[in-house]
Amino acid sequence: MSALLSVENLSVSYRIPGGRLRALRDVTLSVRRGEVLGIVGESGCGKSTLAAAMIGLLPQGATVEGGAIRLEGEDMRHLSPDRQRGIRGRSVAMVFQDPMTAFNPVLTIGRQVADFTGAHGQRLPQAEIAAMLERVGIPDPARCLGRYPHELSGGMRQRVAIAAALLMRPDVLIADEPTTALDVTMEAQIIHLLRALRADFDGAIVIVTHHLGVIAELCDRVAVMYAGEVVEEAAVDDLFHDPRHPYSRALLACDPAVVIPGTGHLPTIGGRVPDLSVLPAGCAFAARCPLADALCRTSPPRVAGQGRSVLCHRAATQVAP
Ligand SMILES: Nc1ncnc2c1ncn2[C@@H]1O[C@H](COP(=O)(O)OP(=O)(O)OP(=O)(O)O)[C@@H](O)[C@H]1O
Repeated sequence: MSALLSVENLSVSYRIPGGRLRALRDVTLSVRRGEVLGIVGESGCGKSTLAAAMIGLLPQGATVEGGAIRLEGEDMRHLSPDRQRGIRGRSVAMVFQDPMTAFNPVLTIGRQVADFTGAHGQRLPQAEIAAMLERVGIPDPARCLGRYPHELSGGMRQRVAIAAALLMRPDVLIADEPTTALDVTMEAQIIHLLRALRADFDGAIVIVTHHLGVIAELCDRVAVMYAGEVVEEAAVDDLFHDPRHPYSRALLACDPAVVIPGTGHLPTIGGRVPDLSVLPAGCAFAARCPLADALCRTSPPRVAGQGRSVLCHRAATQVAP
């Protein structure tokens, strides 16, 4: 099946005082109908910039330096602003990390959901809105519609945000850190909800997270990002059982489920993500990589591998760390 949403060789930079910060470099990935793609990586590696680019909502100061973002083959960057607005929310809908920031505190939930769907050309009957709230697990939808955002828990607000997105019947649902602002119990409930929804949502879902547990629970495929690049893309099972990029291995080794035997301490990845405004000449991970050699430090790697892609000089040699 062909890609529903794809990003091809996408490069995005931000203007910063004295230069530019290269937030995305040559990113290529795609998601098909019925598929859930996870995007994972440490803070600052470009996940949110990628999600924003996918829905055409890059912040001021961001420039697309090259590449394409295609919805069913059509490059969204070449569409008129009107058509782009039509696609946002309707064909591609987004759920944000903290739904409180997405809601207006002085309007009721019902008014806001109606305004949101109305803004995208759909005047939906209250009954349909209430039915969707019920479907996402809101116990008394009619009462919820009359409440203000601060009267709901974080988990309930996130359910409303998911319902509002789904009411648009989008082809692609992008969820940017949908559980990060929630406590552990609510996080588990939202993961459970997204799992249930994927069974009867026939579009594609993209989930951005720094949490490997969310990837394991929800996704079919995963793109691991580091310093603005996709360093590995693989089926979720393949990544968890046989990570090939040294950064993917390091991320898995830092999973809270993994504790250094005998110490009770969590392993961490030594060093830090490079400054994206002054990138090193070679591989961006070389300074932290246990396998790096002279080639890694001087020459940028190219994508290698069939069926799964790995951006690493050493991937072909498969040397374990
Ligand atoms: N508006 C902006 N102006 C300048 N730099 C920005 C802007 N937004 C993000 N950046 C920078 O771009 C890089 C990528 O940030 P981005 O938020 O996309 O990463 P992320 O992986 O989503 O991180 P997080 O999980 O912390 O949100 C970072 O170095 C960040 O500081």
